[in-house]
Amino acid sequence: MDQQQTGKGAQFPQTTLYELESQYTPSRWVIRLGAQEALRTYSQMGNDATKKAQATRRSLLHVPYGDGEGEKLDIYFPEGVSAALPFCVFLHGGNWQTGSKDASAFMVNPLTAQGVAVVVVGYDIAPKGTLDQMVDQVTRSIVFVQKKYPRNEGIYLCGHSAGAHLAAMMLLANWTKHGVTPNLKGFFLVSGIYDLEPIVHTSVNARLLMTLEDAQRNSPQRHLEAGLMQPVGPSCPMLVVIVGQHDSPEFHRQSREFYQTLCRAGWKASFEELHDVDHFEIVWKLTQQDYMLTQIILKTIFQEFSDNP
Ligand SMILES: N[C@@H](CC(=O)c1ccccc1NC=O)C(=O)O
Repeated sequence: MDQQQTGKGAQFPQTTLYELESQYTPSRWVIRLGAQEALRTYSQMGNDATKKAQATRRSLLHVPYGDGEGEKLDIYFPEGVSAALPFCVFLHGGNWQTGSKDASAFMVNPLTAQGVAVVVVGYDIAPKGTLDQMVDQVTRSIVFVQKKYPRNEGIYLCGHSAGAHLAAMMLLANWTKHGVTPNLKGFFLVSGIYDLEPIVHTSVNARLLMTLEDAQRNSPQRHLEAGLMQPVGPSCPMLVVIVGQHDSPEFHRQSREFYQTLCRAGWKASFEELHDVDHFEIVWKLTQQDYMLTQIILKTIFQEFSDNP
């Protein structure tokens, strides 16, 4: 690609379209594997983790949360069944156009081992689904969990990459419209994208077909800056913004700016850069009990209990 500017010159003074494309292609920043091998390994790890979770944990699979073919979720339970559990809801990544709940059960074994139920949500990726539809589906999946488990001890949302974007959009959800306010206590936003405008100028948009207005409407960073996302009441959820050391500089910028804007807007937020992990390892290592991010998630969930007995 030539040295054409993107029209985002003020924000990316030196950035060419080629550089922007590279910044938003996480596989190019992986250090231990080639790009293709990283993507293959990532999806293999997802398949293996999901098979293991389904073989070893009690679960309800392909539970419909709506009428659409893709509106299904999987629920994995700890031993000793109780409806009064904390729930961790996972939203997979994949540029809003790849990935599936059927290869995303990374955190199931370590979390259920500690008494946390895990829900892995399916949503209609592009080109079938638009950004607006994905946001609506995720909203309804959370409403569904709250209605099915009204005695839950907290719903924690964890999203990776595009899934972190979808999770962050939940800060804008109009729950009243759905007749229930979910008991959202925490967000784990892992290697996410919060300002979608740059994406419009990359090949990612070939399938998403977002207009600039679509991108702006679906940018939590933009809404936060405009003062449209404000924490309400003392029970406002805790937000943990996490990025991998080997994520691209643009991914680092997106996470840091979102975290800083959250703090300025009065949210309870923290920021973690995870040492020596890339965009994919950051989530596939969630299969491990002693991994830093697994520990952050468990500590946040159980700290909540000790704060509010
Ligand atoms: N085509 C992208 C793939 C990608 O972005 C991705 C793949 C799996 C899980 C998350 C991803 N990124 C964000 O959603 C790449 O080559 O890096």
